[in-house]
Amino acid sequence: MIQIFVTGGTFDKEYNFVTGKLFFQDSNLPEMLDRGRCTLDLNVRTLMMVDSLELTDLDRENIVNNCRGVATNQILITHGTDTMQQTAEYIAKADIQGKTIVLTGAMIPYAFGSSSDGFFNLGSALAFVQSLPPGVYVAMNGRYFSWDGVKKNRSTGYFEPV
Ligand SMILES: NC(=O)C[C@H](N)C(=O)O
Repeated sequence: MIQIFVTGGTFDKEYNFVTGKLFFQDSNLPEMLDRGRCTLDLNVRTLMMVDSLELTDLDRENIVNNCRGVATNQILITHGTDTMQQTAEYIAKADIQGKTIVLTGAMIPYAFGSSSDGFFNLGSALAFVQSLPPGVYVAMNGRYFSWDGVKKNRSTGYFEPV
């Protein structure tokens, strides 16, 4: 079984066309999995719906506790891109043994339709979580990176090896 933990980020933001503002509602994960005709044995649980710039270490501890507590050894976390590397590092330093933990997200909300990278990133992260050995990884732009070998390039918006 694959456990998916939802934490928010642009991936799951909605657009209010009256105010022009982005906001959170329910996660798009169930609809995305359905649209992708996904037949994996999955459990989806929303831990929080926040922009990752607002995540605190208390939130990160909550994510760690959930990763530790769940019985499965394949965990996918949807997360904002701005502090994805920091959360990956926080989880890695918690030293959870024997689990493959993959964080992914999007630069453009899934709610924006075909311009969004969310659907693509989710699909590749699902493949990575089933095939990578235990460890903590970031999956973005069709690639995977070890938690300590990645940074978000803030000028281009792409994730790069360091
Ligand atoms: N693309 C994103 O997800 C950026 C957003 N500020 C976040 O980190 O939640």
